Amino acid sequence: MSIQEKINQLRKELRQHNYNYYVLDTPTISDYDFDMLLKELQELEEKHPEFYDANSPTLRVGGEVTKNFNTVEHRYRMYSLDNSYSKEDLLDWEKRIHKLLDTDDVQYTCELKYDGASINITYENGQLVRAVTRGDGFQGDEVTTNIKTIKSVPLQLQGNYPKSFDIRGEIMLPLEGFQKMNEERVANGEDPYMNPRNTASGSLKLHDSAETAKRPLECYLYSIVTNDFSPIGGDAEGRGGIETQMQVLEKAREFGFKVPKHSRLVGSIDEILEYVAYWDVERSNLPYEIDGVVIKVNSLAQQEELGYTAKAPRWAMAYKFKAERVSTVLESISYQVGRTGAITPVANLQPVLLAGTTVKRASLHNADQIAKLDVRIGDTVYVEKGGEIIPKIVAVATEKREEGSQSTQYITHCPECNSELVRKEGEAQHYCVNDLECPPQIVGRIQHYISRKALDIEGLGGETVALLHKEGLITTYADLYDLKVEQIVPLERMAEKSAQNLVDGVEASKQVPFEKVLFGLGIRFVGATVAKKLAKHYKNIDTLMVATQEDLENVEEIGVKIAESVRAFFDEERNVAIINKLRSVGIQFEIEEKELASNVLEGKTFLFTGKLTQFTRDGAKQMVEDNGGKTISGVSSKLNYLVVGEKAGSKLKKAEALGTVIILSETEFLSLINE
Ligand SMILES: NC(=O)c1ccc[n+]([C@@H]2O[C@H](COP(=O)([O-])OP(=O)(O)OC[C@H]3O[C@@H](n4cnc5c(N)ncnc54)[C@H](O)[C@@H]3O)[C@@H](O)[C@H]2O)c1
Ligand SMILES: [Zn+2]
Repeated sequence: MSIQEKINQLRKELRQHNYNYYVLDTPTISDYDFDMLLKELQELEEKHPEFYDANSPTLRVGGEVTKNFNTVEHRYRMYSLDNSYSKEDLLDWEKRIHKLLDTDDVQYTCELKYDGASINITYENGQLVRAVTRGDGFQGDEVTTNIKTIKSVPLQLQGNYPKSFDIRGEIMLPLEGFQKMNEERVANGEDPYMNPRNTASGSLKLHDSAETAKRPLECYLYSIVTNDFSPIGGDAEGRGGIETQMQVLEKAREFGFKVPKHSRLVGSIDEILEYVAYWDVERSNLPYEIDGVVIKVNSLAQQEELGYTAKAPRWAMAYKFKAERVSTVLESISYQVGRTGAITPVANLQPVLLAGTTVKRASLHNADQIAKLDVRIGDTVYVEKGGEIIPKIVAVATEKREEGSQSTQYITHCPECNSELVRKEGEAQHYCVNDLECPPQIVGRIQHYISRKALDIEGLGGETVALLHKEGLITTYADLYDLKVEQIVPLERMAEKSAQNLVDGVEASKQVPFEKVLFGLGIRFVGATVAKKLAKHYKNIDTLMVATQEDLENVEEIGVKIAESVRAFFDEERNVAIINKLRSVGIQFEIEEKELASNVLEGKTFLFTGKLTQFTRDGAKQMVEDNGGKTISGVSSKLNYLVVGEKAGSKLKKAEALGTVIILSETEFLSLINE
């Protein structure tokens, strides 16, 4: 291949990865591998300037605008950051800066490099007017309504802010929220999201802001751009007394923005490396993901002097942590059976240290994943840890494979009960359908029933459930209510007191509200949120049990898949028998009216305008109050939400002009209170 062909091929490959990463939010290679490809291209282009192309991925910000939102031109261009992975890279950078500035007197800020999606937010007279994604750096997607749903983004500023400025930050999905979202998805029988960064980025591009509002997003700010920093009413010109990046961060905090307090002012490359080394370890204790640190020249005057290259500021540098990837040997594959009968293949690895913990197992997801990786027992595999709870195998070192190795044959029969596995059209997972006799399914259903979000039975844990089942004391969760202290005491690791606690815990579960009971029944695809929706809609189990497929599908957010699954569950006679038994012992099978109220709207003000079609004005007012909110009579800076029906007029115009009011459709309002 000629040099030119090589360059073209790299450009093409990198463009495809940019597209996968920024537009589809599903990268197919690791960031480190991407950066190495980019570096290879950069070096070739430097050596061969005759193949210069202004559109090369080395000279352009990687993102794009989409056709789904308003395209807005940035007032101030948005750049990427140059990358470094070593002390040498940093020393080179410092040398360049000293030369350009003609001085060695340079201080730096070190900041965390938040791993999310960049955003530019414009404020005029203290009010949020617009939020735009980075896009290609010149123009981006306008996602104002989505950004307004993020609680930590102020709609109205405090303090002495400049009249007009842009502030930049990163939209993040903290790990706890990410894991909760994934637990819910898995409980509902959906595939988990890949990692927090892509999920955060995807959340910004949702068309339904009520959906975005449900995601626990955060926004961390790191820079302000304006040509006039002087506060409103102040008389200082130009920078308004703000001379450094450190002061910018401090000011942003004063105006009401969320600016993490981990930044440091340093004077040398060694101090930078200390900061990097510290956070390379300490990052595992942060509630969100970072992928490196960002080093910036602290003086704004010096920044101005240094300026920008085609793609990045000369005054800043990212130092990226090495991808947390290690290689080890795949010793065996085991197959776990979940409570729904879903089979999950798990890789058993030669123990290896990764990101501070010893890893022995990794997820293999399903048969397709195994086939795609062509992973075989005895292979050397690469393991990575992202935002997921358990690490995953990302690649196989096929060059190290021994001759004569056999490709992996997926199991055909259940490892627990030996019945033949089934894989339905369009589903990724294999299932054991012998749910009546397959022990992990029986135990799994009871474990689900007693779990915290379901019946939350104190004094009873997962292992005890397995033991009670093994001893023949329980086969369904309804059997829990027959347990007697004297039956439990003789069991392993049980005593009078623990047995009594168990029976008391079971007794107390009779007070648990209907929606949690419904979740506890373990109907496939009915997670905690769906259970809540169904409970609110049908009010009691009897109406729900006779609801037709069609009727179920008409409930908001209930799709065909869920409706089918609910219908199938109640069509099963033994499930009806279990429910009747639960009913006879006094389990809650209807909602208490006062449970309807929540405080999700606490501190929020509402106004309804236009012709309402889904509820009456009085009904709407009642719903707001029942959920802790207030209705007010006019559009003003005090108004948080305007709910618009058909043919909305002047109030809508006024609210849009204000720019601080979140505008909701009737449906969006309903999903806000049903959250
Ligand atoms: N895996 C893939 O297929 C793939 C594809 C494209 C890009 N990528 C990754 O993305 C990188 C390029 O993306 P990029 O151009 O957004 O660069 P970048 O993410 O490396 O750095 C620039 C961005 O960092 C963010 N940032 C976070 N904290 C910051 C702080 N404290 N101060 C300033 N900025 C901060 C900003 O949003 C800024 O836009 C690549 O180096 C690669 O790692 C991966
Ligand atoms: Zn089985």
